[in-house]
Amino acid sequence: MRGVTVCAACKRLLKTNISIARRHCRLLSTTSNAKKDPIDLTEFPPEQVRNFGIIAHVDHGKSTLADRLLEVTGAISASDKNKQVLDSLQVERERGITVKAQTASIIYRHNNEDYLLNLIDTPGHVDFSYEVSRSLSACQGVLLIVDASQGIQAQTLANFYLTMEHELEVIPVINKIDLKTANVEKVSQEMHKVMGINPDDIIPVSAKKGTNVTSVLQAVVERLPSPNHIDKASYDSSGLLKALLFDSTFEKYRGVIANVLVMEGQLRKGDHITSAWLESKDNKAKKSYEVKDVGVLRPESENTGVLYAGQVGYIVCGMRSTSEAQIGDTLYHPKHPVEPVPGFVKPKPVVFGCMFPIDQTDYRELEAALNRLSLNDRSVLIETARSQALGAGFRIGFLGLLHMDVFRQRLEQEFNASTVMTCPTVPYKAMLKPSKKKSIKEPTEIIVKTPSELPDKVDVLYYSQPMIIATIITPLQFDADVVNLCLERGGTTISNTNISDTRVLLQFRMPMSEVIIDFYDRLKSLTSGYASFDYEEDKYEVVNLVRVDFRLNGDVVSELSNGEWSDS
Ligand SMILES: Nc1nc2c(ncn2[C@@H]2O[C@H](COP(=O)(O)OP(=O)(O)OP(=O)(O)O)[C@@H](O)[C@H]2O)c(=O)[nH]1
Repeated sequence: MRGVTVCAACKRLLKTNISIARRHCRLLSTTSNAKKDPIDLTEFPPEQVRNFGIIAHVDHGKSTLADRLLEVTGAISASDKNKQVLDSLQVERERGITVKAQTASIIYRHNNEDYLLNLIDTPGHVDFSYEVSRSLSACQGVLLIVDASQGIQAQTLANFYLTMEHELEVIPVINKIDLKTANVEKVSQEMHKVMGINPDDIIPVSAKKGTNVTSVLQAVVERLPSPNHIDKASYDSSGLLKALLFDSTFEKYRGVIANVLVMEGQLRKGDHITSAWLESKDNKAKKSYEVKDVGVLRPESENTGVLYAGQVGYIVCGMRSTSEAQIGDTLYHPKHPVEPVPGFVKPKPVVFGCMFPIDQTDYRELEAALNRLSLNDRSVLIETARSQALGAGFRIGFLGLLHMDVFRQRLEQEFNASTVMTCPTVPYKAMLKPSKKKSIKEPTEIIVKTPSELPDKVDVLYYSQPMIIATIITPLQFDADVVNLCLERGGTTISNTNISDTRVLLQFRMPMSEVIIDFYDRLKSLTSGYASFDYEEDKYEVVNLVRVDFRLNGDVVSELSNGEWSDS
């Protein structure tokens, strides 16, 4: 109890009943910003645990609310320095956005009982929705946050659909009620109309001022199910170990730090573990790892030596590469295999770019940096590539343009790697004609990701291009301009629905190639920044002419599938 404020009664109690004194004075310590008491995880059986995510559209206040929840429960002190503490990457601080989901365990006392709450702060931008989806697999519920003056936005809806997919309990929260432009009543009505949320369930808060933050914590305990109330596993600590690896980060000296949810059994320091994926890969090798460190994130890592069923924490076990730490993998004791949990579907890249080292002698260094960074960002797809002008490099698939930009910035900032990046392109498909000369017996489809992969035009039956379903929410006065923009870019209307008397939700089917370059900028400038945009992939569609952009002597030019070139 060093460093913790202890009341006189508890000083006496400490001699006889340490546990009660600890519980009482943990509460005192939370309000006095004192050093945190070490956590005793035996006090938290599954019914005393709540695992939840915080989801919202960009900038609606997830990280600020996470700060307040951490403060109120004493995980961090209330200080101006403690702003968006879970956004720890340099790129996140510079851009003011979350790109990587972060976990924090907090203890909250409710009706004289302590609860272990594991919160996961998630990114809001569509390019990082894989982070959200993966994190939600470790949760039983979410706080769905909507800005009190902006109302529902495109990613609010996308995130809400994710909660339905994962069958999660939702606590709706309207944030920023301190703003002069806040209109809680109107936003509640929108949430009711579009998502079927009962306005009585909504908690109005100001994360900035701390208003109603304790109501949020109470709702987490009272309204969200504990892990063992969900039918996906038994969450019995006396069962065989079964843990879900749902995320990872990489540190130079510790190697992979894996974020895990223990679904059954216990995970202890010194345990030997293996995984369903490792076993399936090479049945004979039976590779196993010794758990060297295990604990919880509060939000900094705290070694507890053990995690019990229902709890979320981290382990370090000497894994060093992406091929070892597979996201979505099931961990267990080698002598006691268990039925694996269904893995995650790998995200499909929608934008490709080629990356080359500025100096070819740095190729191996760049390769190592890419391997390490992909342990922190599991959504990229990396293949080797070669260019006549730039030499050996890599073709990388991203989940969007912002993702591509952030990934390159992280390579520079975290790994000191300077690179040349080509223009982003989308993956086209080409159906090749049967050809005796080329030993192609029947029409064969190939994927074209870069100009160098464009087949000879005489060999191609047809090309097809990736399409998306775009969802746009905009103020009514910009409706016509937005519709025109989408039509200009080859879109066809799917729906046009008023979500209130001032805002409209539009859906279009559009070619992805028309969206990746400057569509979002145009949309923002046409609507004075008020429109929000989200998209999901749709089926490919046959197209007459394929245009692949690339750089030639510093200029952006396009190679067309009919063999012509043009300035873009
Ligand atoms: N007035 C007011 N501003 C708030 C409140 N909550 C957050 N903000 C501000 O809104 C901006 C965005 O807040 P964040 O917490 O970074 O939002 P976020 O949802 O985590 O953002 P992303 O991670 O980029 O999606 C910041 O400037 C905050 O200071 C609030 O209750 N009232």
